[in-house]
Parts: sequence; C-alpha cells; structure tokens
Amino acid sequence: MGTVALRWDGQSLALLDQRLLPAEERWMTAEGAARVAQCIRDMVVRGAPAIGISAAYGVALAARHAGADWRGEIRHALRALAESRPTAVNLFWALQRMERVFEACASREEAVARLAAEAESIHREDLQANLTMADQALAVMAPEAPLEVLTHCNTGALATGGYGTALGVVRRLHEAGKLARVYADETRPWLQGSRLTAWELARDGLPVVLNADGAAASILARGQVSWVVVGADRITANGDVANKIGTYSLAVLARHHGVRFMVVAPSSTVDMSLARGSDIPIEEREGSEVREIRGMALAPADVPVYNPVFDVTPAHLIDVIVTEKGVVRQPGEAGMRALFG
Ligand SMILES: CSC[C@H]1O[C@H](OP(=O)(O)O)[C@H](O)[C@@H]1O
Repeated sequence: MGTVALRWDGQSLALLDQRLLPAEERWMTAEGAARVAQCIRDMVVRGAPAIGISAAYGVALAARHAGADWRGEIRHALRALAESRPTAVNLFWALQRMERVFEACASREEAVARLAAEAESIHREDLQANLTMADQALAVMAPEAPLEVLTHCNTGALATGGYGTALGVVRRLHEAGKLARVYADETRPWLQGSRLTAWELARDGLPVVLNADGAAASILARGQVSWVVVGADRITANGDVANKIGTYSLAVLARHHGVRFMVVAPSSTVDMSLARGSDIPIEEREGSEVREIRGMALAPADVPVYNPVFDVTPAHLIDVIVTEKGVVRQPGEAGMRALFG
C-alpha cells in the first residue's frame, strides 16, 4: 500500500505520528475521541482533510465507547474535537456532517453503526475528490513537455484521505510523464516540506528537490518553474485562501516572476459563510516551534516569538482554484458563487 496517514479497522483509529517523520515511522492507536482531539492539537495527524477525517472517526469512537448517557458523551466529543485546531474548515465541516447523522439516531446501537459508516464515507469521498482534482488540474495545465513545479508544506497522502491535493496534482503529472522536477519548500517552522513532502515523494520515486524557503525567489527567477501548486485550509466566498504560513509570500513572488499559481483543495475546504480572508481565524502556535527543534536551541530561550502558522493569500494573486466540483479561474466572488452557491 502507498503512504497513508491513518487507518481505520472498524473499531479503532491508527495514526502515523507525523511529528517523528522522517526519522521514525511509528503508529499510535487513538482509542477515544479525547485522544483523537489531542492527536490533532499536537499534530500527530495534520493537514486539513486528514484532520477532518480523523475527527469524524473520533466521533465514531465516542459512540462506540459511550454508556447510558450516549447522547451527552457524543455531544461532549463533538465539542472537544471542534476545539482542537481553528483554521482548517474541513474539521468543522466533517463534525457538522457527523452531528447531523448523530441527531437522527434513536439508539446508541444505531449511532455506533451510522457514525462509523459516515466517517468511512467522508474518508472515501476525500480520496475520490483528490483523484478528480488531479485530473482537472492536469487538464488546466495541459503540459506538452515535462515541467517543473514548486510546492509548499505537505499536501500529500499524509495530509488527506490518500493521494493528496496539490501533491496529488504533482503525482498525476508524474504518472503522465509530465513532471521534470518538483521543488519542495522546507516550510519553516514545523518543516512539513522537508520532513514530510520530501519523505513522501522520495519514497514514491518522484523527482523531488528540497529547498530552503528563502531560495524560492531565486528558483522562480530562473524561469524554469511553470506552476506553484499549493493546498488550502480555508477558502472564503471571495476566493481568498488561508494556507500554511509562507504561501502568501510565494504568491507575491510567483506574480512578480510571471509564474502561475494554483490552489488545489476539496469543496470541504470552501467556507462560503465567510466573506473574505481577513475573517478566517488564524492559528498561532507555541514559540518553541520556532525557538527550538527537537529540544535543541535555535534561538535564545527567552526571545519573544510571533508564530502564526497560516497566512491569507488574496484571490487576485491566484490564477486558478481546483476543486472536485470544478475549477475557478481568476477567483473572485462571482466564480466562487457560480460553483458553491
Ligand atoms: C492538504 S491541505 C494541507 C494543508 O495543511 C497544512 O497545515 P498543517 O500542517 O498545519 O495542518 C497546510 O496549510 C497545508 O496546505
């Protein structure tokens, strides 16, 4: 089997501990919803679609382990999971789906069966969405010869139900014989690019080249990269995109150098209830993620740190948003409403 971030056997959820990659491949079992919420908060599992899928399985686990007050326990699990991370809307989208099914259940036994089935559907649909998006993106790119692309963070099988969003597009280019090289930004501070993307792509035999984030400008200036391809954590009604910190600067660089900029995300990442990107809650994480790595000091222990882990790329810097429901070119409110109502 190819790379996967999580496994569900009908009774428990196993998560590949992404904090330890690439040094160690260690799986941990999350027995209940509280543990799943903690794994999402601590980034054992991360990536917008993967945390939505994990949260859904967390609700299924809550039903499985519930007692006489099964309704109260499942409600408590829904709340705890919703508090695990704030920016990726896929988490809340998945929990809303689970809640709708839960509210329609008349007994704990029914909830156990139906919530597990719903979580499995969310998982399966995400994988299918990735495959559809990869096809659509290939049609947009229409490469005649193998091309170079640059990506940021990790949007691959590790971040999704399988295959990947932006990395799914990279995979599809490779399968079509149209990928000359993919540059992977290392993605400071959590290093999703160096620890996860380089690992995932090298493992699957794709031509990946790792670069420091600060090298992106000179790579784009060389004129060989055709597309910057990234994922998303939330897309608002006007086409603004929240994604991993550093995406916005990459979009500015791409526009400056005449390189096209593509966002690839399933419709579960679209939040039409928010008018613009400035409405998106941006997660800030511990300063220690910047000051140190695996306990080793990279900065004075007491230096103040500002560590927002997402930024917002305005729609006007994006050439195309690819979803499984269709493609929005030159994103703006009209194009978003045409596809998402
Ligand atoms: C396939 S979307 C992945 C998305 O999630 C990342 O964030 P994190 O690693 O903090 O969960 C990032 O924004 C990626 O684009």
